[in-house]
Amino acid sequence: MLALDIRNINKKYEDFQLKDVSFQLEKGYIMGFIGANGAGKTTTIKSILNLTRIDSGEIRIMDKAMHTHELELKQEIGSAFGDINFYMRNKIKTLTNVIKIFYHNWNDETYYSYLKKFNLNENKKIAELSTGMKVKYRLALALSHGAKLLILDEPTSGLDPVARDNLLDIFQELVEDGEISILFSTHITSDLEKCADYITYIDNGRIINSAEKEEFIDAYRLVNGKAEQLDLIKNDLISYKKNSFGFTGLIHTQDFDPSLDIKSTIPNLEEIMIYCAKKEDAHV
Ligand SMILES: Nc1ncnc2c1ncn2[C@@H]1O[C@H](COP(=O)(O)OP(=O)(O)OP(=O)(O)O)[C@@H](O)[C@H]1O
Repeated sequence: MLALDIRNINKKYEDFQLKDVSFQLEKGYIMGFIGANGAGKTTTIKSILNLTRIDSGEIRIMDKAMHTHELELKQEIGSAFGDINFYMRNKIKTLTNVIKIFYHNWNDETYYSYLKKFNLNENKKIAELSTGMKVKYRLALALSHGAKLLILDEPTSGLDPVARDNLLDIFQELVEDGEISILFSTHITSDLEKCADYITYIDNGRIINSAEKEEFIDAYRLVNGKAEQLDLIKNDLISYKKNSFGFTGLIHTQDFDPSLDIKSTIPNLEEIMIYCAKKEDAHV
């Protein structure tokens, strides 16, 4: 079953547009959503959650259309955006008591088990929580109302490497039994190397690629050639940089001719993002 099925979302702001954004997330997996600043990640996530009105397109969550089943689906979605900047002077337990009223499937036992697991003290004030604690608190809330789909906007940003690693382990544990699916946006490509099953890459409002992680990476090769070889391959490169040895460039694997005497390696996600972003600035 698909946890998330996004088809041809279009959304126009004055200076920005989501263009035919489509991707699918299989139930029980983690999808990393990457793209440069301003590429459209948050707008896409807000569109999925109906926090912003789309111009056209279809959003299906767990086989139900969001526009006809929003209230029902919101019970099954756990989302987290930015900071918690309300109820700052109140204790965790006060905020929880307000939030839990909205959820039919709220389970106190599950909630307390997650507070314990995440080392959260319900008597702490929201203002006293570190960034990592806030993310964990949101996860505890989402999981206590039985959320089956977690949609998280940059949950690991602002976390130190240990806290990040810890959170990524939690993500992996959550999807282990195949019931929960996670979509999360990030700039930290090493997070995805560690825990994502699928990658969706958005650039300037368009999906460049959405695929299983290994397949996503395998679609590209990083090539290193001598200066005099550049003309042989230049037109096929997504972008390239000149350096003292010659050049390094990114190419679609299908466009690479192995008979050329040019060394090729498998890029990492960061290199894919950097060279794809350069496409727009012409060849640097
Ligand atoms: N409410 C709005 N009205 C007009 N333009 C908006 C609005 N919200 C976002 N935008 C524009 O849409 C574009 C995409 O923004 P968005 O926040 O989706 O990007 P992002 O990929 O999440 O970026 P970042 O990684 O910096 O968080 C930006 O140019 C932004 O200025």
